Amino acid sequence: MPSSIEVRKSILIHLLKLNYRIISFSAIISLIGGISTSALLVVINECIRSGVNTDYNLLIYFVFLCVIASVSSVCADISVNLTGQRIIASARRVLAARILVAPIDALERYRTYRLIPVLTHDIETVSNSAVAISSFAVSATICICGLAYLLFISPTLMIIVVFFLFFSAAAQIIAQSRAVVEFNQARSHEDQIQKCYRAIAEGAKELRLHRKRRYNIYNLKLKPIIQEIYGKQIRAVNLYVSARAFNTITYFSVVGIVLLARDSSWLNIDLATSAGFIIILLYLRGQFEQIIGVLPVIGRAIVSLRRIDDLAEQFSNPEIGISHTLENVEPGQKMTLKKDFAVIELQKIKFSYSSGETRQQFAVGPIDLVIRSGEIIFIVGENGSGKTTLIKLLLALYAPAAGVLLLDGQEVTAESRDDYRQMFTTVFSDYYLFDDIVSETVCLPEVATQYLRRFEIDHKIGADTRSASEIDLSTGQRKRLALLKAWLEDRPILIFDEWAADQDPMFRRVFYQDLLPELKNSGKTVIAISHDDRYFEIADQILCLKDGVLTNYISVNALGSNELVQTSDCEIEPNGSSKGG
Ligand SMILES: Nc1ncnc2c1ncn2[C@@H]1O[C@H](COP(=O)(O)OP(=O)(O)OP(=O)(O)O)[C@@H](O)[C@H]1O
Repeated sequence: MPSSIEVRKSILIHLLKLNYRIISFSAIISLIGGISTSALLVVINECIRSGVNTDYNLLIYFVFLCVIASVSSVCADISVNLTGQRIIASARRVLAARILVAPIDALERYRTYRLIPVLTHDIETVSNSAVAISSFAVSATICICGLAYLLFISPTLMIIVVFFLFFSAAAQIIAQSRAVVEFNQARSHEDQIQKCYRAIAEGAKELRLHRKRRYNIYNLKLKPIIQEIYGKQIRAVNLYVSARAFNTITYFSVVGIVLLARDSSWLNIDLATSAGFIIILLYLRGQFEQIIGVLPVIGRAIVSLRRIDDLAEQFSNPEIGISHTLENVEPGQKMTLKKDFAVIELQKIKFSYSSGETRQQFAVGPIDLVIRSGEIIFIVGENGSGKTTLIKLLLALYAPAAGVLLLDGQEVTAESRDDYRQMFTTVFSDYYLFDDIVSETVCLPEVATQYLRRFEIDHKIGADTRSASEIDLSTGQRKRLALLKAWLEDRPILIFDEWAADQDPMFRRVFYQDLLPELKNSGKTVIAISHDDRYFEIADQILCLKDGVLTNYISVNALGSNELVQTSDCEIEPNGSSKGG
């Protein structure tokens, strides 16, 4: 079986291929359901045509077909729903896997507010269509078989039916294609509404304090989008309703014409034939109604499938050498971590963002940098000077456009990138506190208790606390928990992005003067983006970035001797204080 991550074609085709057995079974069962129901119609019609005497053969057929039709329609419902749900489950797995192994810059480009509606709303819409497709399949089979039987009993009358059916089908196809356009436009607005919902949920505090913004977001953003979605959905459904009304008129016109045709001498149709024809035609109307009723559900599902397909396509190129990590690592199995290193070098590294915007893209480099094991390194610079981008390059989260990254003299290639990253533990400024951080921490009672006390969060977390979202921690306390986790992970390099920014002065001092030197003494390498220049004397290197270029580079000896290694644009005072950032 091919890996769910490797496939690059349309996700739907991929999923259909993965589930072809159950799909074939469902199709056959639906076919049997449709054919047996149609056969039942034939038997009923033949009973009517055969006269008043009871035909026991036909009665046996009738009972047999009743059983087959009922059983197969139940089986069709169950198996089509099962198929649909299996496909949805596969889609969920494939999408999650693709996101987990996609390059970070692809994820950043896609934007979270667009990602979530696809994973929730679109998957749900497709999932809801699964049951509808079952009745669609059975009804479509009955209609095809029923029309074939009508052709058999009266080819002449069938010509009239086909003539009208042509117009009905054309009206339905036009309605369907135009409704899909409306659904598609409504769905595009869903992304915008998601953005607004995020703003009103995450910016709740700010909105309480800003009456005008609150008014604007509600009246100028949310309400127009909601109105737009409402209008598009109504227009789409009205198209179906109009087509349905047209079809009802057309259908009864056919019935009327068949009734009239009965009297026509040149058509030469007997009473039993025309009566049977009309009974079946009326029965088929119910089936056509069923099909028409399902079309809006299918229309919405088509739009959602396109979105799912687009997302899968965006993330169809996984990072090299990382796809297998989702499948090969057994639960609980520890990855092999490189416990130490001597030196990491960045040689003439260059990188630039490549989002679709026309504005000039930010570029970094060329950067030359040497990081030795056991050093404390501070990165300083103005906002937007490229500090976080440099960290992401160092972590090999971004692939450089030029230059090389060397670990102990060996190039970090696409294949070895994931192993290389396992040497780092990070607390970014937009870090995410995973729920299992708490459960993993309380599983290590002796060590954890000691650190929880030291980080002054022991009163918040007990042995019974299972997840980070269960506890009400302040912003600073949450960061301490993230630091604690980074500490306990025991990886050789720790990276902190403005970690101390929201700590109280006491704990900030503890962080710089106690914790970082302690990490260094235990052999760890610490890289910190920091603006706390009063603590820079503990650093072995201070890197200063300006517009994506390293402009200043102070080594520990240089600090000791008050000497800058490279020329300064960054205004780091000889005693170590920086005016950058
Ligand atoms: N995903 C991205 N796509 C395009 N441009 C980006 C992206 N991320 C950052 N940038 C741009 O790159 C520049 C450097 O950003 P970066 O986050 O590296 O700066 P920084 O020095 O860490 O800033 P700060 O001190 O404010 O955190 C900024 O101009 C920013 O707009």
